[in-house]
Amino acid sequence: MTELKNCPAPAKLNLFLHVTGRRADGYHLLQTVFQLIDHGDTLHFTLRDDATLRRVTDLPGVPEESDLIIRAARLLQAEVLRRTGALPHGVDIAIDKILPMGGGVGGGSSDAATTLMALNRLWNAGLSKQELMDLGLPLGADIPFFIFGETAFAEGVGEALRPVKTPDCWYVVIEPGVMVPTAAIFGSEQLTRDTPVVNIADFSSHYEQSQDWTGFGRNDLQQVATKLFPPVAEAVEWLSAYGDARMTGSGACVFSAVATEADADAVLAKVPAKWTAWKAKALQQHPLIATKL
Ligand SMILES: C[C@](O)(CO)[C@H](O)COP(=O)(O)OP(=O)(O)OC[C@H]1O[C@@H](n2ccc(N)nc2=O)[C@H](O)[C@@H]1O
Ligand SMILES: Nc1ncnc2c1ncn2[C@@H]1O[C@H](COP(=O)(O)OP(=O)(O)OP(=O)(O)O)[C@@H](O)[C@H]1O
Repeated sequence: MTELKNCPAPAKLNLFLHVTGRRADGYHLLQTVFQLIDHGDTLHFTLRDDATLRRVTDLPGVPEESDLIIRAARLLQAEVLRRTGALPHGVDIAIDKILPMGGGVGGGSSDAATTLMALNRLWNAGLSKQELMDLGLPLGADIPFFIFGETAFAEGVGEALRPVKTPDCWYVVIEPGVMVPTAAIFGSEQLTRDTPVVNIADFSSHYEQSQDWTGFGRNDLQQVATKLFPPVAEAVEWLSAYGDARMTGSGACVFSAVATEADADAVLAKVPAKWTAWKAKALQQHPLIATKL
């Protein structure tokens, strides 16, 4: 095999996100549900004759050297060298980028996770899923989840994962047009860090019992993000007219659950032209799993 084309890197939504504490190293303890959705970037990998790792698509605002795709590829390349004593083939990596950066939908993390999974296969590197998750964690807190590959209840800094069943619904997602820096939200003095710990059963029974699409819990980062970034507040307010609207991750994207694709289309038709908005279906599994990567 010399190439892997059309590898999906799906987005995630945080159905709720509670900050329950802070570790000594400054990272925050979270409880969240990562919902996979069928909207994302697409990556293409082609082996080269030399050992160079190249991103062959320009991504405005993200120099090649700092791209999580290249950084993930380098990490795996070094691991292969350590294990086998030989450098694997270089790779040209192309990306069809549709996910907003700093959007809270995990675009960069998902690109990196897809890169680790695809190159593990292309290079016949033989790392286990857990080894790939451990390799990815230092690059981004959400990377282990995308490699885990199932909609999940997460704890710790997002790396302690358990599969969880979530509603088989659709989502309307609004991009408020601002980039929210994750570190600024977590660093805010106004952030509450003492939400009581919940059980996975509390989450599951909420959806078994609820008749509407009201979400479980809340996003603790939302209050800080909406104060710092008024366009996020505006999007939450607008979408609230159509359901329980909330922010995903550290923002900026705002979403609301609806029952059917037709319901999603009806809301999308009314979204003010100043915002980009899209629909997505809830997924239980990462689409790469179906291709046995
Ligand atoms: C909040 C979430 O969006 C939930 O999905 C993610 O956990 C954030 O993941 P991410 O964007 O990949 O963020 P990272 O690159 O890992 O971290 C960016 C910065 O956010 C802060 N950070 C992040 C995750 C975490 N559990 N506690 C933190 O305090 C740290 O200051 C860190 O330096
Ligand atoms: N391949 C990439 N795609 C997107 N962003 C990248 C990539 N590589 C590096 N980055 C950098 O990472 C930052 C965060 O990007 P990302 O799209 O993961 O944010 P996010 O959706 O807010 O993620 P999260 O939900 O994990 O906070 C971007 O601002 C960008 O500078």
